Amino acid sequence: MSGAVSTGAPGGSDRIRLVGVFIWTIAAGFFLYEFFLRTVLSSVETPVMKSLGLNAETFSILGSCYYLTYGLMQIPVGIIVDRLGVKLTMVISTAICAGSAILFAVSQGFWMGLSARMLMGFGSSFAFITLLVIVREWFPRKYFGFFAGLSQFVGTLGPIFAGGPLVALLDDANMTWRTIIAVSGLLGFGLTLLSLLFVRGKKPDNPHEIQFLLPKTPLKEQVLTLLSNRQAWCVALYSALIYTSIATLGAMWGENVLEAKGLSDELAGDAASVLWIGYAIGCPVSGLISDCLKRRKIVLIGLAIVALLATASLQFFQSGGFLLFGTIFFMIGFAGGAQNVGFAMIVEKVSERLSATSMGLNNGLMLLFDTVNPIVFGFLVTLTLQNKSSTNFDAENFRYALTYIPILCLIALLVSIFCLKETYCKPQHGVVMAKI
Ligand SMILES: N[C@@H](Cc1c[nH]cn1)C(=O)NCC(=O)O
Repeated sequence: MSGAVSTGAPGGSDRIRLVGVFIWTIAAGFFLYEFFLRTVLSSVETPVMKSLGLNAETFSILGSCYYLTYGLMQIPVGIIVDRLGVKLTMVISTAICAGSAILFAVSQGFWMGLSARMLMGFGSSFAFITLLVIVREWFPRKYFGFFAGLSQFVGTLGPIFAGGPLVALLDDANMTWRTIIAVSGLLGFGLTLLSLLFVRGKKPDNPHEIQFLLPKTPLKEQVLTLLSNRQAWCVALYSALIYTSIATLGAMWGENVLEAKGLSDELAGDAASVLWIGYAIGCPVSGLISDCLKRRKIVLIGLAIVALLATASLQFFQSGGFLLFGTIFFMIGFAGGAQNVGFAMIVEKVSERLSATSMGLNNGLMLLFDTVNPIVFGFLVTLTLQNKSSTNFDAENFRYALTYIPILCLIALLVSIFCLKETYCKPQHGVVMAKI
């Protein structure tokens, strides 16, 4: 055999094919659907509470139990996708989402609603990782960062549909929440059918390119290999740290911070949503820049610096207008897009067969930080409150909390400079490609 070891990123597709785009669209539809199911409860809060006889506490439990199964499943999801492949995983998980939506639509009380929401979180936990696996299989690997970012952009549309448009539909078409959720269940079964008919894994493009894989090793050993991979943990830590400002300011505290700095309710809400625009743009753009430069580390360092400066400037400017804070929030959102490059880098740090599991690790650690950091932020706010149950905050109340976020960005910067090793956008383990 006259073989040459390939220097390019192996696997994936050599070009963008229509069939690949079609399969990606189905997976992106599942991700969007999952995000819709996750956030829909907030749009139907009052009627759901009435129908199921809930109070504020039990309603909150219904909202957050979704995240419990979703979060706990992140590493198992990766293992399952790596073992079963995307098709079977998507067929089963979309059916679980659809079935749980129907179950929720016919729920008669708290316990039935709780079971349905937990099942929904379980089924939904597969969407993001299967989408990234499809990006890896069906698009050229050299553009993984860009297509992964584009996929994340699609996900952000889910909560948009679940918000204003859904409320308008409820009002205009006089539909009950049960009908809306039941219809979304039927749509979910549509995704199951599409997955069954069209989704499939991709065979290598070049029949003359053979892969020398490592010998089969037991699952436990593979997972231990991942968990003992320091570089994978460093990437996951970086992603979780850099995303903290999105989870705290974008999802929870942003409006309060801006109102405390003198913006009106409306302007504070608008400036806070600019953060999500920055994030939606930051994910694909940071991925594209990194793919084109064939460098991950420098992009991660650059975006950590942007995040550090932007979050620190919130502490610096005690007052200002929409333009100032809108720009700062845009920069924070954009820099948060660095976590997308984290997904691209972590798969390059592990062997091919652990790619989904490693992305699960990255997502799982981020979800853990998403849960803990807003609570720490809130605790730091209450430290400065005279009346601990007050919801009227002034700039002074955010003194410690707004120092906490730049500190995490600084740690992310240090991790990216001192701990992460450049991959040059190529796999560092496990697969050797040879052209024959
Ligand atoms: N790109 C990730 C970002 C994230 C946020 N929290 C955990 N990961 C993403 O969009 N994941 C989808 C998800 O919610 O799991």
